[in-house]
Amino acid sequence: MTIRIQLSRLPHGEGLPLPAYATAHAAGLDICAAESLTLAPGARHAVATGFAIAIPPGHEVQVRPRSGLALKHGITCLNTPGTIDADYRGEVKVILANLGSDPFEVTRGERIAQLVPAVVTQAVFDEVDALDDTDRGVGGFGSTGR
Ligand SMILES: O=c1ccn([C@H]2C[C@H](O)[C@@H](COP(=O)(O)OP(=O)(O)OP(=O)(O)O)O2)c(=O)[nH]1
Ligand SMILES: [Mg+2]
Repeated sequence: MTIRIQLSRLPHGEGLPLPAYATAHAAGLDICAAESLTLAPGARHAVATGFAIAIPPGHEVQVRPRSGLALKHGITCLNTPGTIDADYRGEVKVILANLGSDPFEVTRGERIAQLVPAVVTQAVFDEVDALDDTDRGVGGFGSTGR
């Protein structure tokens, strides 16, 4: 399934690659940093991407980490999966966090995360006096064993 998403480049995004799939059937479009910075161990930063998007209603875009950065450097998206709402028109930012033990250099133009578009189901909550019974009941958080 393919959807079309309008993208508006911001002045500081000039010259950067657009979000792009690295391979034919990739799930995520890689996105690049629009700024350079050093992330100290334990630090976080909302990294600019240099673009804003208009997602079709009924969809969202998830911002996910890249596994290579996570495995090799301890770099992740702190709020993963980040949520870009369909009605958001601000700059897409990537909240990178350095969970590694060394400072990490983010270089403008480097691929720092990936965007995964998804269909959204909205819900309306109906308050009731009691919920129906199930085998699980209130058990959770490991109640079925390890
Ligand atoms: O990784 C992210 C997560 C969010 N956003 C932008 C788009 C999203 O639509 C908006 C709000 O995100 P979210 O709902 O996760 O944050 P919030 O703390 O609830 O802020 P708000 O009160 O603005 O909804 O921030 C990003 O650019 N990158
Ligand atoms: Mg919100």
